[in-house]
Amino acid sequence: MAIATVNPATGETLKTFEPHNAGEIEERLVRAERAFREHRLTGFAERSRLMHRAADLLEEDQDAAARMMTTEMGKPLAAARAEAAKCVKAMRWYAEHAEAQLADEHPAPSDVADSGAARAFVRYRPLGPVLAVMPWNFPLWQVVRFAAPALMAGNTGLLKHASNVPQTALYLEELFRRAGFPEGVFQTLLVGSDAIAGLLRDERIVAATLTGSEPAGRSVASIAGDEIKKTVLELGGSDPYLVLPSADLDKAVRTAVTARVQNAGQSCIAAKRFIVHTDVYDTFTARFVERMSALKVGDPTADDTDVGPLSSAQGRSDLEELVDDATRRGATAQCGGGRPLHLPDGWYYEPTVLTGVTEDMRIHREEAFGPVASVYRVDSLDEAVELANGTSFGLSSNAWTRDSAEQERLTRDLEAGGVFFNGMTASHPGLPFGGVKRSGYGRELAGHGIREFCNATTVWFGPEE
Ligand SMILES: O=CCCC(=O)O
Repeated sequence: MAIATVNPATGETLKTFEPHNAGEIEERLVRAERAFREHRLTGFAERSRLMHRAADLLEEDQDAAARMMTTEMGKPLAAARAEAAKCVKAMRWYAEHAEAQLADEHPAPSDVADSGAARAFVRYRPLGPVLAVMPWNFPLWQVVRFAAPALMAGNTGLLKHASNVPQTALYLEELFRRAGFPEGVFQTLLVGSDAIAGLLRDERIVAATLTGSEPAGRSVASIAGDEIKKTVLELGGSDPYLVLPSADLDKAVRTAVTARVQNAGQSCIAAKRFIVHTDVYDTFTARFVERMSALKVGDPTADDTDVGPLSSAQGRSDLEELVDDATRRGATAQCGGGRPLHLPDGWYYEPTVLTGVTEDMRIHREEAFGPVASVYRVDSLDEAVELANGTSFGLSSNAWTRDSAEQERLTRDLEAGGVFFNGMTASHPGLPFGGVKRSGYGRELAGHGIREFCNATTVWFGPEE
Protein backbone atom coordinates (compact mmCIF):
# COMPACT_ATOMS: atom_id res chain seq x y z
CA MET A 1 0.00 0.00 0.00
CA ALA A 2 1.42 3.39 -1.01
CA ILE A 3 2.16 5.86 1.77
CA ALA A 4 -0.30 8.57 0.88
CA THR A 5 -3.03 10.91 2.03
CA VAL A 6 -6.18 10.01 0.11
CA ASN A 7 -9.30 11.93 1.11
CA PRO A 8 -12.00 9.33 1.97
CA ALA A 9 -14.75 11.86 1.27
CA THR A 10 -13.70 12.20 -2.37
CA GLY A 11 -11.27 9.39 -3.14
CA GLU A 12 -8.75 11.98 -4.29
CA THR A 13 -5.03 11.37 -3.65
CA LEU A 14 -3.75 14.57 -2.07
CA LYS A 15 -0.15 13.76 -1.25
CA THR A 16 2.21 10.81 -1.60
CA PHE A 17 5.36 10.07 0.37
CA GLU A 18 8.54 8.19 -0.47
CA PRO A 19 9.15 5.44 2.08
CA HIS A 20 12.35 5.73 4.10
CA ASN A 21 15.16 3.76 2.52
CA ALA A 22 17.45 1.34 4.37
CA GLY A 23 19.92 4.11 5.22
CA GLU A 24 17.22 6.39 6.60
CA ILE A 25 15.81 3.57 8.72
CA GLU A 26 19.29 2.82 10.04
CA GLU A 27 19.82 6.49 10.99
CA ARG A 28 16.60 6.45 13.00
CA LEU A 29 17.50 3.23 14.79
CA VAL A 30 20.90 4.68 15.72
CA ARG A 31 19.23 7.84 17.00
CA ALA A 32 16.63 5.90 19.00
CA GLU A 33 19.29 3.87 20.76
CA ARG A 34 21.54 6.86 21.39
CA ALA A 35 18.64 8.95 22.67
CA PHE A 36 17.62 6.16 25.05
CA ARG A 37 21.02 6.25 26.77
CA GLU A 38 20.41 9.90 27.73
CA HIS A 39 16.64 9.90 28.09
CA ARG A 40 16.62 7.05 30.65
CA LEU A 41 18.79 9.21 32.92
CA THR A 42 16.53 12.25 32.91
CA GLY A 43 14.30 12.66 35.96
CA PHE A 44 10.52 12.62 36.05
CA ALA A 45 10.42 16.38 36.59
CA GLU A 46 12.19 17.04 33.29
CA ARG A 47 10.13 14.49 31.34
CA SER A 48 6.97 15.91 32.86
CA ARG A 49 7.95 19.44 31.81
CA LEU A 50 8.43 18.26 28.21
CA MET A 51 5.22 16.22 28.18
CA HIS A 52 3.25 19.21 29.48
CA ARG A 53 4.80 21.31 26.73
CA ALA A 54 3.76 18.73 24.10
CA ALA A 55 0.21 18.83 25.51
CA ASP A 56 0.14 22.64 25.36
CA LEU A 57 1.34 22.62 21.76
CA LEU A 58 -1.24 20.07 20.72
CA GLU A 59 -3.92 22.13 22.43
CA GLU A 60 -2.84 25.15 20.38
CA ASP A 61 -2.85 23.02 17.22
CA GLN A 62 -6.19 21.35 17.98
CA ASP A 63 -8.07 22.66 14.98
CA ALA A 64 -5.31 22.07 12.44
CA ALA A 65 -4.60 18.60 13.81
CA ALA A 66 -8.32 17.78 13.63
CA ARG A 67 -8.54 18.92 9.99
CA MET A 68 -5.52 16.80 9.14
CA MET A 69 -7.11 13.68 10.66
CA THR A 70 -10.43 14.35 8.93
CA THR A 71 -8.67 14.75 5.59
CA GLU A 72 -6.61 11.60 6.04
CA MET A 73 -9.20 9.16 7.42
CA GLY A 74 -12.61 10.82 7.21
CA LYS A 75 -13.85 11.22 10.78
CA PRO A 76 -16.18 14.18 11.34
CA LEU A 77 -14.35 17.31 12.45
CA ALA A 78 -16.06 17.49 15.84
CA ALA A 79 -14.91 13.95 16.61
CA ALA A 80 -11.39 14.79 15.43
CA ARG A 81 -11.28 17.83 17.71
CA ALA A 82 -12.43 15.66 20.59
CA GLU A 83 -9.70 13.15 19.79
CA ALA A 84 -7.02 15.84 19.92
CA ALA A 85 -8.42 17.07 23.25
CA LYS A 86 -8.32 13.54 24.64
CA CYS A 87 -4.65 13.28 23.67
CA VAL A 88 -3.91 16.54 25.49
CA LYS A 89 -5.62 15.15 28.57
CA ALA A 90 -3.67 11.87 28.45
CA MET A 91 -0.34 13.66 28.02
CA ARG A 92 -1.07 15.82 31.06
CA TRP A 93 -2.30 12.82 32.99
CA TYR A 94 0.93 10.90 32.47
CA ALA A 95 3.03 14.03 33.01
CA GLU A 96 1.41 14.26 36.43
CA HIS A 97 1.08 10.59 37.43
CA ALA A 98 4.04 8.73 35.92
CA GLU A 99 6.39 9.28 38.84
CA ALA A 100 3.92 7.88 41.37
CA GLN A 101 3.04 4.96 39.11
CA LEU A 102 6.68 3.99 38.74
CA ALA A 103 7.67 4.65 42.35
CA ASP A 104 9.72 1.93 44.02
CA GLU A 105 7.59 -0.85 45.45
CA HIS A 106 8.36 -2.27 48.87
CA PRO A 107 7.44 -5.90 49.52
CA ALA A 108 6.04 -6.89 52.91
CA PRO A 109 8.77 -6.82 55.59
CA SER A 110 8.11 -10.49 56.37
CA ASP A 111 8.82 -11.43 52.73
CA VAL A 112 11.98 -9.30 52.68
CA ALA A 113 13.23 -11.01 55.85
CA ASP A 114 12.21 -14.42 54.53
CA SER A 115 14.30 -13.83 51.39
CA GLY A 116 17.34 -13.28 53.61
CA ALA A 117 17.60 -9.58 52.73
CA ALA A 118 18.35 -6.67 54.99
CA ARG A 119 16.14 -4.73 52.62
CA ALA A 120 14.67 -5.19 49.15
CA PHE A 121 12.51 -3.24 46.75
CA VAL A 122 11.28 -3.23 43.15
CA ARG A 123 12.34 -0.47 40.78
CA TYR A 124 10.67 0.15 37.40
CA ARG A 125 13.35 0.87 34.84
CA PRO A 126 12.76 1.65 31.14
CA LEU A 127 13.49 -0.98 28.51
CA GLY A 128 14.79 0.96 25.49
CA PRO A 129 13.53 1.76 21.99
CA VAL A 130 9.99 0.41 21.53
CA LEU A 131 8.40 -0.09 18.10
CA ALA A 132 4.76 1.07 17.89
CA VAL A 133 2.71 -0.26 14.98
CA MET A 134 -0.43 1.83 14.95
CA PRO A 135 -3.71 2.04 13.02
CA TRP A 136 -5.47 4.87 11.25
CA ASN A 137 -8.82 4.83 13.09
CA PHE A 138 -7.72 7.14 15.92
CA PRO A 139 -4.55 8.41 14.27
CA LEU A 140 -3.47 10.68 17.13
CA TRP A 141 -4.96 8.91 20.12
CA GLN A 142 -3.66 5.41 19.38
CA VAL A 143 -0.13 6.80 19.22
CA VAL A 144 -0.37 9.16 22.18
CA ARG A 145 -1.66 6.47 24.47
CA PHE A 146 1.54 4.55 23.74
CA ALA A 147 3.94 7.49 23.56
CA ALA A 148 2.90 9.44 26.66
CA PRO A 149 3.53 6.59 29.12
CA ALA A 150 6.49 5.15 27.19
CA LEU A 151 8.36 8.44 27.06
CA MET A 152 7.49 9.31 30.66
CA ALA A 153 8.95 5.93 31.72
CA GLY A 154 12.23 6.79 29.96
CA ASN A 155 11.83 4.68 26.82
CA THR A 156 12.20 5.96 23.29
CA GLY A 157 9.59 5.34 20.59
CA LEU A 158 9.66 4.48 16.89
CA LEU A 159 6.31 4.79 15.17
CA LYS A 160 5.27 2.77 12.15
CA HIS A 161 1.90 4.32 11.50
CA ALA A 162 -0.75 3.16 9.03
CA SER A 163 0.14 4.08 5.46
CA ASN A 164 -2.97 6.27 4.99
CA VAL A 165 -2.14 8.73 7.80
CA PRO A 166 1.43 9.85 6.98
CA GLN A 167 0.83 13.52 7.71
CA THR A 168 -0.49 12.73 11.18
CA ALA A 169 2.51 10.44 11.75
CA LEU A 170 4.96 13.18 10.78
CA TYR A 171 3.04 15.74 12.82
CA LEU A 172 3.47 13.56 15.94
CA GLU A 173 7.25 13.37 15.47
CA GLU A 174 7.36 17.12 15.01
CA LEU A 175 5.15 17.73 18.05
CA PHE A 176 7.48 15.88 20.44
CA ARG A 177 10.49 17.59 18.88
CA ARG A 178 8.94 21.06 19.24
CA ALA A 179 8.11 20.23 22.85
CA GLY A 180 11.83 19.81 23.47
CA PHE A 181 12.23 16.03 23.63
CA PRO A 182 15.79 15.37 22.42
CA GLU A 183 16.35 14.13 18.90
CA GLY A 184 15.61 10.42 18.65
CA VAL A 185 13.27 10.15 21.63
CA PHE A 186 10.23 9.87 19.38
CA GLN A 187 10.53 9.23 15.63
CA THR A 188 8.28 8.30 12.78
CA LEU A 189 9.35 5.67 10.29
CA LEU A 190 7.70 6.14 6.93
CA VAL A 191 7.72 2.50 5.95
CA GLY A 192 5.32 -0.11 4.65
CA SER A 193 4.32 -3.15 6.66
CA ASP A 194 6.97 -5.18 4.82
CA ALA A 195 9.60 -3.39 6.95
CA ILE A 196 8.14 -4.49 10.30
CA ALA A 197 9.76 -7.93 10.45
CA GLY A 198 13.24 -6.47 9.97
CA LEU A 199 12.62 -3.86 12.64
CA LEU A 200 11.40 -6.47 15.12
CA ARG A 201 14.50 -8.55 14.47
CA ASP A 202 16.82 -5.57 14.94
CA GLU A 203 18.56 -5.89 18.32
CA ARG A 204 18.11 -2.19 19.02
CA ILE A 205 14.33 -2.59 19.17
CA VAL A 206 13.61 -4.16 22.54
CA ALA A 207 9.82 -4.43 22.53
CA ALA A 208 6.77 -3.68 20.41
CA THR A 209 3.18 -2.62 20.74
CA LEU A 210 0.58 -3.09 18.05
CA THR A 211 -2.99 -1.98 17.67
CA GLY A 212 -4.51 -3.53 14.59
CA SER A 213 -5.99 -6.64 13.07
CA GLU A 214 -5.68 -10.17 14.35
CA PRO A 215 -3.44 -11.29 11.43
CA ALA A 216 -1.13 -8.30 12.00
CA GLY A 217 -1.01 -9.12 15.73
CA ARG A 218 -0.22 -12.76 15.04
CA SER A 219 2.60 -11.83 12.71
CA VAL A 220 4.18 -9.29 15.08
CA ALA A 221 3.78 -11.55 18.10
CA SER A 222 5.33 -14.54 16.38
CA ILE A 223 8.43 -12.66 15.25
CA ALA A 224 8.77 -10.88 18.59
CA GLY A 225 8.26 -14.22 20.34
CA ASP A 226 11.02 -15.74 18.26
CA GLU A 227 13.24 -12.83 19.31
CA ILE A 228 12.06 -13.08 22.97
CA LYS A 229 10.83 -9.50 22.94
CA LYS A 230 7.91 -8.20 24.96
CA THR A 231 4.74 -7.22 23.06
CA VAL A 232 1.44 -5.60 23.88
CA LEU A 233 -1.34 -6.37 21.41
CA GLU A 234 -4.64 -4.57 21.09
CA LEU A 235 -6.51 -6.31 18.30
CA GLY A 236 -10.07 -6.40 17.09
CA GLY A 237 -13.30 -6.62 19.01
CA SER A 238 -16.92 -7.54 18.49
CA ASP A 239 -18.19 -6.10 21.73
CA PRO A 240 -21.57 -7.23 23.04
CA TYR A 241 -24.15 -4.71 24.23
CA LEU A 242 -26.66 -6.38 26.48
CA VAL A 243 -30.04 -4.80 27.11
CA LEU A 244 -31.93 -6.42 29.97
CA PRO A 245 -35.47 -5.79 31.26
CA SER A 246 -34.46 -3.34 34.03
CA ALA A 247 -32.60 -1.05 31.57
CA ASP A 248 -33.44 2.60 31.17
CA LEU A 249 -34.54 1.98 27.58
CA ASP A 250 -34.36 5.57 26.34
CA LYS A 251 -30.77 5.90 27.43
CA ALA A 252 -29.90 2.41 26.25
CA VAL A 253 -31.19 3.21 22.75
CA ARG A 254 -29.50 6.63 22.50
CA THR A 255 -26.20 5.24 23.74
CA ALA A 256 -26.46 2.20 21.47
CA VAL A 257 -26.47 4.48 18.43
CA THR A 258 -23.37 6.39 19.57
CA ALA A 259 -21.66 3.16 20.64
CA ARG A 260 -22.17 1.69 17.18
CA VAL A 261 -21.57 4.62 14.82
CA GLN A 262 -18.74 6.45 16.63
CA ASN A 263 -15.93 6.94 14.13
CA ALA A 264 -18.26 5.60 11.40
CA GLY A 265 -18.24 2.33 13.31
CA GLN A 266 -14.49 1.94 12.88
CA SER A 267 -13.52 1.43 16.49
CA CYS A 268 -12.31 -1.75 18.11
CA ILE A 269 -14.46 -0.98 21.18
CA ALA A 270 -17.58 0.00 19.29
CA ALA A 271 -20.54 -2.10 20.38
CA LYS A 272 -21.26 -4.44 17.48
CA ARG A 273 -23.58 -7.16 18.74
CA PHE A 274 -26.76 -5.95 20.46
CA ILE A 275 -28.14 -8.73 22.62
CA VAL A 276 -31.60 -7.79 23.78
CA HIS A 277 -33.92 -9.56 26.23
CA THR A 278 -37.20 -10.58 24.64
CA ASP A 279 -39.21 -8.46 27.15
CA VAL A 280 -37.73 -5.26 25.69
CA TYR A 281 -36.61 -6.47 22.26
CA ASP A 282 -39.44 -5.05 20.15
CA THR A 283 -39.36 -1.60 21.76
CA PHE A 284 -35.57 -1.41 21.75
CA THR A 285 -35.23 -2.53 18.15
CA ALA A 286 -37.93 -0.21 16.81
CA ARG A 287 -36.41 2.84 18.52
CA PHE A 288 -32.87 1.84 17.60
CA VAL A 289 -33.76 1.46 13.92
CA GLU A 290 -35.58 4.79 13.99
CA ARG A 291 -32.55 6.60 15.39
CA MET A 292 -30.04 4.83 13.15
CA SER A 293 -32.12 5.75 10.08
CA ALA A 294 -32.23 9.39 11.15
CA LEU A 295 -28.45 9.85 11.26
CA LYS A 296 -26.97 12.31 8.81
CA VAL A 297 -24.31 10.68 6.65
CA GLY A 298 -22.10 13.02 4.66
CA ASP A 299 -19.25 15.47 4.41
CA PRO A 300 -17.07 15.03 7.51
CA THR A 301 -16.16 18.71 7.53
CA ALA A 302 -19.83 19.77 7.89
CA ASP A 303 -20.99 20.58 11.43
CA ASP A 304 -24.21 18.60 11.22
CA THR A 305 -22.69 15.34 9.96
CA ASP A 306 -23.10 12.35 12.25
CA VAL A 307 -21.38 9.70 10.14
CA GLY A 308 -18.53 10.36 7.72
CA PRO A 309 -17.10 8.07 5.05
CA LEU A 310 -15.21 4.90 5.84
CA SER A 311 -11.47 5.33 5.65
CA SER A 312 -10.83 3.37 2.46
CA ALA A 313 -12.45 1.71 -0.53
CA GLN A 314 -11.18 -1.62 0.79
CA GLY A 315 -12.73 -1.01 4.21
CA ARG A 316 -16.07 -0.35 2.60
CA SER A 317 -16.00 -3.37 0.32
CA ASP A 318 -15.02 -5.62 3.28
CA LEU A 319 -18.08 -4.31 5.13
CA GLU A 320 -20.32 -4.72 2.10
CA GLU A 321 -19.27 -8.35 1.79
CA LEU A 322 -20.18 -9.03 5.43
CA VAL A 323 -23.63 -7.46 5.09
CA ASP A 324 -24.30 -9.10 1.71
CA ASP A 325 -23.31 -12.49 3.11
CA ALA A 326 -25.72 -12.00 6.04
CA THR A 327 -28.70 -10.88 3.94
CA ARG A 328 -28.07 -13.63 1.40
CA ARG A 329 -28.28 -16.15 4.25
CA GLY A 330 -31.52 -14.74 5.63
CA ALA A 331 -30.73 -11.70 7.81
CA THR A 332 -32.91 -8.63 7.35
CA ALA A 333 -31.56 -5.09 7.03
CA GLN A 334 -34.09 -3.09 9.06
CA CYS A 335 -32.43 0.05 7.75
CA GLY A 336 -29.48 0.83 5.51
CA GLY A 337 -27.70 -2.11 3.96
CA GLY A 338 -25.82 -0.30 1.22
CA ARG A 339 -24.18 2.85 -0.10
CA PRO A 340 -26.11 6.11 0.24
CA LEU A 341 -27.23 6.99 -3.28
CA HIS A 342 -26.90 10.74 -2.74
CA LEU A 343 -23.15 10.37 -2.04
CA PRO A 344 -21.65 8.80 -5.17
CA ASP A 345 -18.09 9.94 -4.39
CA GLY A 346 -16.22 8.89 -1.30
CA TRP A 347 -16.48 5.69 0.72
CA TYR A 348 -19.77 6.13 2.50
CA TYR A 349 -21.98 3.39 3.93
CA GLU A 350 -25.44 3.72 5.41
CA PRO A 351 -26.02 3.08 9.12
CA THR A 352 -27.46 -0.43 9.09
CA VAL A 353 -29.34 -2.59 11.57
CA LEU A 354 -29.47 -6.32 10.91
CA THR A 355 -31.86 -8.73 12.58
CA GLY A 356 -32.10 -12.48 12.14
CA VAL A 357 -28.33 -12.94 12.27
CA THR A 358 -27.39 -16.60 12.72
CA GLU A 359 -24.23 -18.55 13.44
CA ASP A 360 -23.57 -19.46 9.82
CA MET A 361 -23.17 -15.80 8.83
CA ARG A 362 -19.72 -14.23 8.70
CA ILE A 363 -20.90 -11.14 10.53
CA HIS A 364 -21.74 -13.32 13.53
CA ARG A 365 -18.08 -14.32 13.86
CA GLU A 366 -16.14 -11.44 12.32
CA GLU A 367 -15.65 -7.82 13.30
CA ALA A 368 -17.87 -5.39 11.37
CA PHE A 369 -15.65 -2.32 11.01
CA GLY A 370 -18.31 0.15 9.95
CA PRO A 371 -21.76 1.42 11.01
CA VAL A 372 -23.51 -1.96 11.00
CA ALA A 373 -25.27 -3.38 14.07
CA SER A 374 -26.49 -6.95 14.56
CA VAL A 375 -29.43 -7.22 16.96
CA TYR A 376 -30.16 -10.55 18.64
CA ARG A 377 -33.16 -11.60 20.74
CA VAL A 378 -32.55 -13.69 23.87
CA ASP A 379 -34.94 -15.20 26.42
CA SER A 380 -32.77 -15.17 29.53
CA LEU A 381 -29.63 -13.81 31.15
CA ASP A 382 -27.93 -17.19 30.69
CA GLU A 383 -28.60 -17.05 26.97
CA ALA A 384 -27.33 -13.47 26.82
CA VAL A 385 -24.06 -14.43 28.51
CA GLU A 386 -23.59 -17.43 26.27
CA LEU A 387 -24.13 -15.36 23.14
CA ALA A 388 -21.95 -12.50 24.41
CA ASN A 389 -19.08 -14.92 25.06
CA GLY A 390 -19.64 -16.91 21.88
CA THR A 391 -16.95 -15.05 19.96
CA SER A 392 -13.22 -15.34 19.58
CA PHE A 393 -12.91 -11.67 20.65
CA GLY A 394 -12.84 -10.33 24.20
CA LEU A 395 -12.05 -6.63 24.11
CA SER A 396 -14.83 -4.96 26.09
CA SER A 397 -18.53 -5.40 26.82
CA ASN A 398 -21.54 -3.27 27.74
CA ALA A 399 -24.62 -4.16 29.74
CA TRP A 400 -27.77 -2.23 30.58
CA THR A 401 -29.27 -3.44 33.80
CA ARG A 402 -30.12 -1.83 37.13
CA ASP A 403 -30.26 -5.18 38.89
CA SER A 404 -27.22 -5.56 41.14
CA ALA A 405 -27.35 -9.36 41.10
CA GLU A 406 -27.20 -9.28 37.29
CA GLN A 407 -24.34 -6.77 37.43
CA GLU A 408 -22.40 -9.08 39.75
CA ARG A 409 -23.06 -12.08 37.53
CA LEU A 410 -21.93 -10.23 34.38
CA THR A 411 -18.81 -8.88 36.09
CA ARG A 412 -17.96 -12.48 36.92
CA ASP A 413 -18.85 -14.08 33.60
CA LEU A 414 -18.36 -11.76 30.62
CA GLU A 415 -15.15 -12.74 28.86
CA ALA A 416 -13.72 -9.31 28.06
CA GLY A 417 -11.12 -6.79 29.23
CA GLY A 418 -13.89 -4.41 30.32
CA VAL A 419 -17.49 -4.57 31.52
CA PHE A 420 -19.29 -1.23 31.22
CA PHE A 421 -22.71 -0.94 32.88
CA ASN A 422 -25.39 1.53 31.82
CA GLY A 423 -23.07 3.37 29.47
CA MET A 424 -20.76 2.60 26.58
CA THR A 425 -17.15 1.47 26.57
CA ALA A 426 -14.71 4.34 26.29
CA SER A 427 -11.01 4.54 27.00
CA HIS A 428 -9.72 6.93 29.66
CA PRO A 429 -6.11 7.71 30.65
CA GLY A 430 -6.74 6.53 34.21
CA LEU A 431 -8.39 3.18 33.38
CA PRO A 432 -6.58 0.13 31.99
CA PHE A 433 -7.51 -0.78 28.43
CA GLY A 434 -7.02 -4.08 26.62
CA GLY A 435 -8.55 -7.43 25.91
CA VAL A 436 -8.52 -11.17 26.33
CA LYS A 437 -8.89 -14.04 23.86
CA ARG A 438 -8.14 -12.95 20.27
CA SER A 439 -8.49 -9.29 21.18
CA GLY A 440 -4.92 -9.39 22.41
CA TYR A 441 -3.02 -9.13 25.67
CA GLY A 442 -1.32 -6.60 27.86
CA ARG A 443 -2.86 -3.33 28.91
CA GLU A 444 -2.58 0.25 27.78
CA LEU A 445 -3.29 3.34 29.87
CA ALA A 446 -3.34 3.82 33.67
CA GLY A 447 -0.49 2.42 35.77
CA HIS A 448 -0.88 -0.93 34.03
CA GLY A 449 0.03 0.64 30.67
CA ILE A 450 3.13 2.49 31.79
CA ARG A 451 4.54 -0.59 33.51
CA GLU A 452 4.20 -2.80 30.38
CA PHE A 453 7.41 -1.40 28.93
CA CYS A 454 9.41 -1.37 32.16
CA ASN A 455 11.86 -3.78 33.69
CA ALA A 456 10.45 -4.52 37.17
CA THR A 457 13.86 -4.90 38.77
CA THR A 458 14.24 -6.65 42.12
CA VAL A 459 16.89 -4.86 44.18
CA TRP A 460 18.09 -7.00 47.10
CA PHE A 461 20.62 -6.18 49.82
CA GLY A 462 22.19 -8.98 51.84
CA PRO A 463 22.57 -8.82 55.60
CA GLU A 464 26.20 -7.67 55.25
CA GLU A 465 25.12 -4.18 54.12
O1 LIG B 1 -10.04 1.34 18.26
C1 LIG B 1 -9.90 1.26 19.48
C2 LIG B 1 -9.59 2.37 20.46
C3 LIG B 1 -10.71 3.28 20.69
C4 LIG B 1 -10.56 4.20 21.88
O2 LIG B 1 -9.62 4.11 22.65
O3 LIG B 1 -11.44 5.01 22.06
